[in-house]
Amino acid sequence: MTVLINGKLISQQVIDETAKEVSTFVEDFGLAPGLAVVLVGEDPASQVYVRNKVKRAEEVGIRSLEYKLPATSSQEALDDLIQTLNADSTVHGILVQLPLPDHLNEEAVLLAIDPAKDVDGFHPLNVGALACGDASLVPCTPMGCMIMLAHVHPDLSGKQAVVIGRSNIVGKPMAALLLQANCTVTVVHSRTKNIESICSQADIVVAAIGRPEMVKASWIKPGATVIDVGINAIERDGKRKLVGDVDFADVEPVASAITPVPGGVGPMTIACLMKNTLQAAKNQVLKP
Ligand SMILES: Nc1nc2c(c(=O)[nH]1)N[C@@H](CN(C=O)c1ccc(C(=O)N[C@@H](CCC(=O)O)C(=O)O)cc1)CN2
Ligand SMILES: [Mg+2]
Repeated sequence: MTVLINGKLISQQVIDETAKEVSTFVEDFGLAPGLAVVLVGEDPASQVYVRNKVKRAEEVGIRSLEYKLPATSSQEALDDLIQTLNADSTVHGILVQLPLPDHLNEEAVLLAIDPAKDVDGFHPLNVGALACGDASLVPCTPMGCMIMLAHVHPDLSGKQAVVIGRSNIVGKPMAALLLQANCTVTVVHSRTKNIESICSQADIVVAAIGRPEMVKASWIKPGATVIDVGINAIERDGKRKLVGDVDFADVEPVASAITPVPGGVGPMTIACLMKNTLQAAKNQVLKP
């Protein structure tokens, strides 16, 4: 029987634990952690994610502030907002929803956020800390994947892990976290030769390529654990449907454990953002 790693359930556990810790934080320090969520433009998916982030923040007792900027905003306007939020001691976490409109420089925006408030863990200082095995703020999606993995593998030491995809948001930090957990890690990507044969040797496969249903059963060693980070909207039988980067129907019978899409990694991302906001608030209150 294949274990279905339920992201809805596990994310709710993370939310409940975080809510308890937030209430202790409020008792101890007399203020709630504050999270600023910045959305530029009107991308429909980003609007949904931002709404869910604000909703989850309210649920755990984090004070959230939503900033909506027009799609035509200048780099300077966004930078000004970030500087204001950096200087506001009641704001402990800042996140800028990605992707940004094409005319804005994403790298410069992420660099402008105070690393102590960088609850996405995307600032080069936090990326470097993660590479050194010393991170306090870890990118939310890979953190969520690690929590899900812990449910089926309390000890990952010595496992062969393959990460498919090398993005800064998922692939690279995921590889760093697996390495920190003593896995033997291989990162494969669009230029890798023999992806299928490399993946088929792995105990753990994390798919973060952004290509619908690319990973097939023939890529998976029988009994492997499969984490699907992809969220792709496709049309099938005249209906819009969300699918992952893994062909679930094909792979599920071969794997020992697998995450579904939707209801897998996605909800974990937002739950981990709440964990990071609390962590950032603790860091700032204890080491102002
Ligand atoms: N600043 C950031 N931007 C982006 C991040 C991020 O972590 N920080 N990640 C993604 C978007 N994202 C959160 O921002 C996100 C994506 C998907 C989900 C989710 O719960 N998905 C559901 C399905 C949703 C649907 O029905 O459309 C699921 O998988 O079950 C949460 C968060 C890019 N940008
Ligand atoms: Mg890639």
